[in-house]
Amino acid sequence: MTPRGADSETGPLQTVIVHRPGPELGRLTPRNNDQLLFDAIPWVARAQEEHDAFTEALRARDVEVLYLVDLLTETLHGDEARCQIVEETTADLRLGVGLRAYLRDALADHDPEQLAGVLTAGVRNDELTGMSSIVTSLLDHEDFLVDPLPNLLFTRDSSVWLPGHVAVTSLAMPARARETQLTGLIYAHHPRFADAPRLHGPQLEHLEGGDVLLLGPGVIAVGVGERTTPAGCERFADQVLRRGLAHTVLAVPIAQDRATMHLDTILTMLDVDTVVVYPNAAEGLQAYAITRSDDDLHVASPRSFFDAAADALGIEALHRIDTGLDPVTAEREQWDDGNNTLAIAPRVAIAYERNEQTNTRLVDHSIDVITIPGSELGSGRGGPRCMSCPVQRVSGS
Ligand SMILES: NC(=[NH2+])NCCC[C@H](N)C(=O)O
Repeated sequence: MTPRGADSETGPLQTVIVHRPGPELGRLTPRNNDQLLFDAIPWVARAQEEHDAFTEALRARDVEVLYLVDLLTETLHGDEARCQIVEETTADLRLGVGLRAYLRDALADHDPEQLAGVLTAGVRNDELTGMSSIVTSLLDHEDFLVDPLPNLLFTRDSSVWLPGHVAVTSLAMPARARETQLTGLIYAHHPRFADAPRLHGPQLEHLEGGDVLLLGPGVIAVGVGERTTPAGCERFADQVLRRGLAHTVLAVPIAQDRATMHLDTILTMLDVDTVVVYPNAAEGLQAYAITRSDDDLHVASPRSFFDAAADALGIEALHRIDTGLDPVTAEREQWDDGNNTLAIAPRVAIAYERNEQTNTRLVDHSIDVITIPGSELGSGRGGPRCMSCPVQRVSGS
């Protein structure tokens, strides 16, 4: 049965897709970590333990946890899906004709588990056996022929579930572009999702899931900054408004910095009318309300995000709980994803334990905070919200 999707950030979470970090994290070196969007070289075994604590916390609250690699492997049992992903993976122009033909044949012979391993962990030039060419000779031995995907950990970004629909996103950074080949494949071919109507798409204007916040039924905020472009926001707004999946989309400009790469690094929802927010960014936060008028998009003048959100949601006020106690603590804890909480029900949220000041404030505001370790996971600059793609939430909260 097709999942019913989600229409809020806080409706009780029923099903979520995550990715337990694996060999792809072991590909990170001090020479490639910047390009692969990690700020340090994580200790893989400890990152896995931390991730297991995250999924335990979810299961303890009766959330169904689906692993992306399991879904991918199941998908790869189908011949059509396998052919499609082999074509897409080997289309990279770096390979050239001879190597492409060789890899295509080699990958087509892999069983689904092996192929899923290659698609996530990649292939280094010096791992290739049985073939050498001018391309393999001239490339460095540690160059990747198929790039590893360490950021698969952040399943939030490569797809977004809306009411009854799933949007496959279009990731802005080259290091992440292949992730949506995998999510697109799963949603197109896995029997569990095969009839879910799909929106957006990897070849379209950039849109990342970390920028998409389902503020409440009918109201979606979209951060526009380093990752989601103005055109990506426009396309997405047009799609969701036209299909009646929302009545208002709030376009929210955010600074194009690594610290604020997505809207969910600045704020996340804890309840139907409450957010945790980075105060240093909250003050000037603006929103352009986009609605549908006849067959066109109507864009209102920018105003305070909090006022625009409260109006669109039809509530008196969107309450704020600020990160940290002072500007420096707030800046440190925002950097460590103190704002990036995952609500699993209204006023129940998973957060990294290291953000002590912010978590204390949340508890003071009667939020049930479930803490998890994140010393290694956090080196990729993502928190509990980034590491989860809610597939189904109870509607209407
Ligand atoms: N939704 C999020 N905030 N995701 C965080 C993604 C972090 C990842 N290393 C990147 O740079 O893309």
